[in-house]
Amino acid sequence: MEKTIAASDLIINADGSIYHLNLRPEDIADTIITVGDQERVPEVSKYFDKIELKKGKREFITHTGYIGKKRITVISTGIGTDNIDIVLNELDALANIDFEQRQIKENHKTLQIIRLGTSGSINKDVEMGSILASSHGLGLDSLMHYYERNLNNEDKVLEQQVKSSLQDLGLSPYLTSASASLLNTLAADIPKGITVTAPGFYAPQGRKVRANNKINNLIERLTSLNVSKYQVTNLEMETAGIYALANALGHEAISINAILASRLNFEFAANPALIVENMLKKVLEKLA
Ligand SMILES: O=P(O)(O)O[C@H]1O[C@H](CO)[C@@H](O)[C@H]1O
Ligand SMILES: O=c1cc[nH]c(=O)[nH]1
Repeated sequence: MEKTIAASDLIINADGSIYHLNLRPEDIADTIITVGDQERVPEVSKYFDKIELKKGKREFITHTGYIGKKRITVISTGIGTDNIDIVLNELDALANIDFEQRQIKENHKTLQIIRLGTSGSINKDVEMGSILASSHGLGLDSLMHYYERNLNNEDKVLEQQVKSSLQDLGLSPYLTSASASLLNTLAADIPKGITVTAPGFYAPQGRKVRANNKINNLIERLTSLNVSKYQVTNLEMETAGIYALANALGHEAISINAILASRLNFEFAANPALIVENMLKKVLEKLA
């Protein structure tokens, strides 16, 4: 018999919804788009032919609907991998736990998780205004220090390479690859690179405003990382957590990034909404 999950561990609200996301199991589709910004949720669902559900709590706004016959959920995660911990675990619970029995269901459901995010380039070949798919997520945050990892052989080797290269900075990075099938179906014609997920926007991404940075050459250290045949291309704040937790929970994940900044040229886009809109249209056309 499956173990019953304690009321303190799996928190179900009085209406049968999960604690933070405020969603019931039937509210989510198997294909899930995540965005950081709550305001990007309607920017995605405006392309749905029909919206069947709008719910939310805190920064987690959800719309579920259809493009043609395909049922899709779009949900905002807010900023950072601490929120990704909540969103991925709660989405997985909605898909794979029987809320009545508080037990893991016999048949595992694999979700397709597609992040449509924004990011800054740290690679001369990745221009501001372009779109990039994350071949891997390289996390500089500590989320995956708390979970067991189950990596394929290539990811193990790559993770070890970056771990040894960044050890002197006191960092213990984790690395996970994207879903190969989602890369094929959604990103065959999109340039790819390793996305670095930082635990902050300013010093953790090598920005300097007023506080003094401890690591003055962070961007150079990241771009000069030797990760076999792959190149480190961009910085943001969620991808590595999504890839690593999706992998730990048996889901497929891909992250596609609208590049809003060129950190090497010290530039930020004057028209971020347009760049994001291009990305949304391109990916949603493929999903439909
Ligand atoms: O545009 P979103 O999806 O929020 O992504 C990026 O933008 C935020 C920082 O401005 C971080 O969440 C970062 O990952
Ligand atoms: O430079 C950037 C741009 C968007 N989001 C980030 O986290 N960093």
